[in-house]
Amino acid sequence: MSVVVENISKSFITKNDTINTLSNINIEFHKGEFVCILGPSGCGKSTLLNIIAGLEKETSGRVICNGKEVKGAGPDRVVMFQEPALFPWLKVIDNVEFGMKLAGIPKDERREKAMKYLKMVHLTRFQNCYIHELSGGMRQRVALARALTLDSDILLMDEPFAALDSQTKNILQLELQQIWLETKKNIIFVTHNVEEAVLLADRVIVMSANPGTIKKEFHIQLARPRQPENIDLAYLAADIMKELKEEVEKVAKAEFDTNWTSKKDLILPDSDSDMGTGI
Ligand SMILES: Nc1ncnc2c1ncn2[C@@H]1O[C@H](COP(=O)(O)OP(=O)(O)OP(=O)(O)O)[C@@H](O)[C@H]1O
Repeated sequence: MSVVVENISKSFITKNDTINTLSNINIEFHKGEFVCILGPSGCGKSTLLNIIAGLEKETSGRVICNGKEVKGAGPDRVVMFQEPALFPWLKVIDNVEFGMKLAGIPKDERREKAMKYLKMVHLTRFQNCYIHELSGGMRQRVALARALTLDSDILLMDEPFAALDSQTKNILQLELQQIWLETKKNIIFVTHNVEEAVLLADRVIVMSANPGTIKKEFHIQLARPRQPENIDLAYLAADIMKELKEEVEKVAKAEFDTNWTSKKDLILPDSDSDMGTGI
């Protein structure tokens, strides 16, 4: 087992209020497992990921990573965010090598590894381009290649494809499945999107909000690589939607005017099952 989240609670103290964001979260993430964390907007998904990454301090509880308590960020946990944090003044290849350079890896070794992962994300042709010459999907693939070069067992991904159009998103979801099959990293992936979660995950953890707790877990044992049009995935997505709908409505009621009632297309958008962005 590689990551254990033990009784994590988190409150943010602001000028006017205390926000109880997470309450008694317990999860075990197993070595090589692909887990999606799904929940309505504001339920604390990113906060939980940031605590696992060591970027945010828990109020109580602890995270154990490969037997050691997490006290801060570490090379065993690489994080990828929605916006790829790339350097515009560096070429693609230099962006991919950047983390390895900081880690003091010799130039030849760096180049060899960077090329290996650029190949994995199908971008070798663009190695000498600058970031502004790439599309959003290509930029995210550069960020993924850079994350992979660091050889961490654990990859933490916070809605990495949320800003992309649906066709690009589908391509990257298929690429990520392939990369996961090749590398067998432990991926912890935060998303709003039910279809994305069932496509990618071995296990989907559904959270409820106010405060964030674990509501239910779904194990997905369908063969890979999975295709978005797979009918079994659609049935699973429908089951998970049912769990989420209640949570999304709860959050919406807390955030909207008192006369708000749910409409089908708000809670269950047809296009991409993106829970939460509509509220
Ligand atoms: N630094 C902070 N200070 C105060 N409150 C915060 C801070 N970070 C997060 N919160 C609050 O904690 C709650 C959970 O936020 P978080 O971003 O973790 O949720 P989320 O489920 O990832 O949301 P989304 O899906 O919309 O990104 C929100 O109410 C948010 O306002």
